[in-house]
Amino acid sequence: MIYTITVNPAIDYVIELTQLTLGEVNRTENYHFLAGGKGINVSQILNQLEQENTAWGFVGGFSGGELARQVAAKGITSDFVEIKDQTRINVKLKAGQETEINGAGPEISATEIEAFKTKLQNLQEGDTVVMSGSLTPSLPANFYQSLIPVIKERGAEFVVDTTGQALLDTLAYEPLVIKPNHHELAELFTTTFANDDELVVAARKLLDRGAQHVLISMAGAGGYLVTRDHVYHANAAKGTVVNSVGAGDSMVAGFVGTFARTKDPVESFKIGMACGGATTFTKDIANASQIAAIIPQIEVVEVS
Ligand SMILES: Nc1ncnc2c1ncn2[C@@H]1O[C@H](COP(=O)(O)OP(=O)(O)OP(=O)(O)O)[C@@H](O)[C@H]1O
Ligand SMILES: O=P(O)(O)OC[C@@]1(O)O[C@H](CO)[C@@H](O)[C@@H]1O
Repeated sequence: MIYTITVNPAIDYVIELTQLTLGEVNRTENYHFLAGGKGINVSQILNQLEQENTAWGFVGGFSGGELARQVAAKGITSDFVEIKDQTRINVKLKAGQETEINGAGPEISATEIEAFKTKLQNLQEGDTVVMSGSLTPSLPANFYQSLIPVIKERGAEFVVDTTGQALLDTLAYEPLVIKPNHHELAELFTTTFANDDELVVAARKLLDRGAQHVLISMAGAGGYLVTRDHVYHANAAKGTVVNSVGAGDSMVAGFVGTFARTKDPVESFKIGMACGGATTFTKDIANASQIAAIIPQIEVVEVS
């Protein structure tokens, strides 16, 4: 079983208009309220890949109710902790370019946090836990890290989709996969990369520090999978980009979901790239047929 953890899920309020004029009354041409948050997006892709999973997290208020309703309507199993405060609403403004305004997130009480932590006792050997997205202001900065020992004790694998020092702090616990984009990878080493060889050298350092697999995403420029023995490159799919929300989550989900089934990192990389591309070319998180249509486009080549 794969569990996704979204401590700070959101309703993504996607607004489309041709042009935004600051300081004026603007009117939307199209809008959607979508269940969002990085782990929720991971669950959506896992569901499309027919990979059994359960979404964990905190939901509250009318927005949390709508989020839980949408998650259930999509056939995703969830086991949320209900909180008193309100799930945030993140504004995704598509007016030529995309602008995002993400809420800080709700208050979560100590009792609610404890109720959440007891869920980890359900973990079994062979499970995988994917933790994604921002923390709410009431959670300590090391919240994800504090869950890892419990996850490992129960024989489960984990993935934390985060960046910077928080990512580095997880490496000693041997995450199944990490997926920095190339900018995040450069920031980890406070450098800029002159070429792809330097990217790979940096990825190897993360393997040396404990990561089991390193994916480097480079948006439309393709990606790398770096394992202890080999380096693979994949092209990005070709299509019209209509959405940048959730591409990274889709790639993580594609990798984790496929790896759970096959234990094959190369196949998992390929499906991850396809899921990322499929979400980029659609208004919401991609569905199974959109993913299937992209898979034949992805070619993985062993570089070394
Ligand atoms: N322009 C694009 N064309 C094709 N595929 C894309 C494009 N942008 C993103 N993707 C797909 O999505 C994956 C993740 O994208 P990206 O490298 O932007 O990650 P990210 O920065 O984590 O994403 P996010 O915008 O969700 O934070 C890429 O590896 C690729 O598979
Ligand atoms: O504020 P966070 O938790 O960093 O990111 C939240 C978020 O932007 O991430 C998803 C896309 O990756 C969206 O569904 C959601 O609104």
